[in-house]
Amino acid sequence: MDTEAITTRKKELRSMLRAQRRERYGGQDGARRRARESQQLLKEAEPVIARIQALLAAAGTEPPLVAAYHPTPTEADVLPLARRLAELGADLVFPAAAGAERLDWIRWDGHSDFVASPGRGFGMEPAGERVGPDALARAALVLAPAIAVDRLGTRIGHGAGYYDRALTQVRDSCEVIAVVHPSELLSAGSLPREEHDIPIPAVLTADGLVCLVTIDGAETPHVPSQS
Ligand SMILES: Nc1nc2c(c(=O)[nH]1)N(C=O)[C@@H](CNc1ccc(C(=O)N[C@@H](CCC(=O)O)C(=O)O)cc1)CN2
Ligand SMILES: Nc1ncnc2c1ncn2[C@@H]1O[C@H](COP(=O)(O)OP(=O)(O)OP(=O)(O)O)[C@@H](O)[C@H]1O
Repeated sequence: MDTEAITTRKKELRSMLRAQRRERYGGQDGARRRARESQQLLKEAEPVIARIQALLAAAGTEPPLVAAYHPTPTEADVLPLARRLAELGADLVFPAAAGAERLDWIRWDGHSDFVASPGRGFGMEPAGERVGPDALARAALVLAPAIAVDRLGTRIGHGAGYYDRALTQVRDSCEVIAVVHPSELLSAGSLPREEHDIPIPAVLTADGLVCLVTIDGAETPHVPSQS
């Protein structure tokens, strides 16, 4: 596929996946399903919590920096996990608008209220201190939003490239985990991959934490669809 065809395909996939998300997680029934799944998601995140606890226990080190985000009403609810990690002593940062291309990051203490972000389409953000666009270079864990991820680690987001750019900064030791609904972990090769799309090594859903075998390279090889 050439770049133009990939862009068109990504647009189609985004609108399909957003419609599926609204269908399943919109309205009162959807909100109840999401609330149930957020508790399961927290349970399934136990290995993630344990790793942060181990980093906290390592003598003489700074508290690990964890990037999370304030989920929209239909995104998988990562807040209970973010709260838990903050309570344990991790430093939490959430994305904030900083321009058309880059994100800034704002500290969250684990209990303060969120305010509407001035960035169009950004939803809510903490009212705390901004720590600068390079924060992810110090992160031990990034919990990344996505519209979907396939089993080769190809991620699709809202189409601004914010996370693709931000993830170029992380260290090799940083754990990067996309958080999505169970139905948004797609079969290998379902999503097109461009050169700038950074493969995601792990996905957390209410069904579990899945570590993926990611394949680096400009484009996803053709893998026959499993469905
Ligand atoms: N909960 C949550 N917070 C997040 C993200 C996310 O995916 N989820 N983001 C992940 O990156 C960033 C915000 N992402 C954004 C992505 C696109 C646009 C944007 O300009 N949207 C267009 C419409 C796009 C469309 O619907 O086609 C617009 O508002 O004009 C704004 C913010 C940071 N915070
Ligand atoms: N590292 C990068 N440097 C420069 N431009 C980039 C980079 N990553 C992505 N982009 C640009 O951002 C735009 C959106 O990319 P893409 O469609 O992959 O977004 P997405 O992954 O869905 O969104 P997001 O990362 O915000 O969740 C593309 O035009 C792409 O060229």
